[in-house]
Amino acid sequence: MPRKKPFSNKQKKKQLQVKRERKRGDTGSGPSSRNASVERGGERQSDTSDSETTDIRRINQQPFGRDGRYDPNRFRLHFEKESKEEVERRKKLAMETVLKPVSDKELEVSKDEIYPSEKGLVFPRRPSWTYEMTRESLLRKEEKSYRDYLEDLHSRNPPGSLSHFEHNLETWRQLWRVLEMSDIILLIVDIRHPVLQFPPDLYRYITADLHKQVILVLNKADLCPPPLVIAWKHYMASQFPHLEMVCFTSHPGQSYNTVLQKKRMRKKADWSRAGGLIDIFKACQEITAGKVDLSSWEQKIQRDAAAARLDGELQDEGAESVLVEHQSDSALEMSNQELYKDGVLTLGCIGFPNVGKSSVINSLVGRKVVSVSRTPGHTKYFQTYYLTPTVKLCDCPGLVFPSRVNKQLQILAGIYPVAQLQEPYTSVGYLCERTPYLSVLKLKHPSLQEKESQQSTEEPSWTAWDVCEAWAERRGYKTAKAARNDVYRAANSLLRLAIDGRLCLCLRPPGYSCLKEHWENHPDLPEIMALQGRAAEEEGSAEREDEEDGESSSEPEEERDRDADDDEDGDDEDEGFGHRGWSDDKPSSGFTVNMYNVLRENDCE
Ligand SMILES: Nc1nc2c(ncn2[C@@H]2O[C@H](COP(=O)(O)OP(=O)(O)OP(=O)(O)O)[C@@H](O)[C@H]2O)c(=O)[nH]1
Repeated sequence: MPRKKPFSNKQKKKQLQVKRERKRGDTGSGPSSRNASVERGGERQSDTSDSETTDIRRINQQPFGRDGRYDPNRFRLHFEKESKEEVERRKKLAMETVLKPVSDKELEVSKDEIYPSEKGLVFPRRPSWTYEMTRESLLRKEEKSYRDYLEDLHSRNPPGSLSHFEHNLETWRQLWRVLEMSDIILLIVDIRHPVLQFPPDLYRYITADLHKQVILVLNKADLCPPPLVIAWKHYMASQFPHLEMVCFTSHPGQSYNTVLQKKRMRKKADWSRAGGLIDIFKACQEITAGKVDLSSWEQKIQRDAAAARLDGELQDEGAESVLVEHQSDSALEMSNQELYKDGVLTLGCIGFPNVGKSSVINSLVGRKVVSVSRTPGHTKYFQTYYLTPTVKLCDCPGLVFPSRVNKQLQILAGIYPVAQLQEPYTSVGYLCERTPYLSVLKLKHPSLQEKESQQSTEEPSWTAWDVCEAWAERRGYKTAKAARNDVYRAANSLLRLAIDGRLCLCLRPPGYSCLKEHWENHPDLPEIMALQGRAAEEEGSAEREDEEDGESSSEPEEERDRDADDDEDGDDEDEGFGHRGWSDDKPSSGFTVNMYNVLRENDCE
């Protein structure tokens, strides 16, 4: 009898994913299957479009699995492959360049730096169509228009100056469809760097061309100091006057002292406790101005809040079922532009990958209806969900719009999957120069590792490589063969900490440093802190530290390995912040990281 092959969890997950896809009738070959974002990689390319034209086939190409079956990696984002020499050069630099903290001013970024108006950073539009057109002629027209768009964009921006952006027409089609079918657009951005994820051209298109309203959801508000939340809110309002704005968090009361924390604080995401739900409702109520009956939504919010107070969490059994409409061929859909059709308000959730669109949808529903992942590009197809009989939600796949943001920021903003980085050290250096990494990570310089007993009076200088090495030492990351410190894995782990907000990099609006005092004394602070659940966190922190002190320092290897960048399953709902076994070291007693400290906002306390 042939010996059974060992079957890893990872393989099992892949198998399940394949099954699920098959069940949905998706073999990755239909035009509605979401193609990979940005410049999709994969050596093998096979046609996945059901169109007969070669042109269309070429533009819809996507990588396939080795055996021609579904490949879960086909949705991965890809940067262009860099040469080995370039990678080696940067690695050497990371080993030699001494890290220097950047000035506060350098953390400030304006919309014009990311989307300079003269660079033609527009997004591809759907060309005009009529009901008389055949499917094929429509596809051909779209494809031609898309090619012209790319040509124009590249002619205005020299090679290497553009960020990596979505190159797949099929994904843009999904955005077009969502924009057409939605009455109000919820444009979701990460409050740590909203200007990165807010393309002015998109705003112009929705408000001026489609004549629809945008509600800007400043999401992940729990990760940002309240004065900065307020400053960003004011900056965005000053630049984009037709925006409704809402601060939001799906994880209120998030603890910041989580980097070295072993115990899981949050077993499961509690979608019923999100902050900002009522504000989204109010914004919609104002925009719809009585044209849609939103009373069922208001009642739902009240009911959910009451249930959460009673049960601590909404139970699935008791929750109303949500009607899900799976979308099919987005290329074919000719949308009806009538607002509030059949008395239903359709809210389209759009934004860059990883900004929390799916989390916002789950929070609005009050329980998990969409899976959430740290891996950007997790949402592949747009889907609609009935929140109530008169409110429909539409979750769009994340899209990377062309911009001039640098690669390091793109990585740290979670737009690019860390697992695919060829050289992560430069990004670690970039991060460390902008965060108080030493106090957060409690690192010991590699040159001092050997000299345990020796007291050095001189502060050693750090390179990005040193940081990775020290983190590998602290976490016990060893290479399989030589059991040396696994610096690459440590670098990936550090980048993940940044993306998750545990080693938090927040950018600031222009002029923030000069007006810091103003924002720190702003009358809206209590409101933002309440939304963040900040007071509750501070009260609870002492208790949690006690818990940690009592913990055993042992931790299963698999648990530590989750830190590796391999969440192909992607659904990290259970991997809430601070739950992973970060260290087999015991945290030093009373170790806390003040959130303002983390964000270099000491004075805000
Ligand atoms: N701290 C914090 N993390 C959040 C919040 N919302 C989402 N996240 C995390 O951000 C990551 C991405 O969340 P998703 O909801 O999957 O984001 P998405 O925009 O749907 O992502 P794509 O599927 O890539 O388009 C996950 O790890 C979430 O746990 C929030 O309010 N606060």
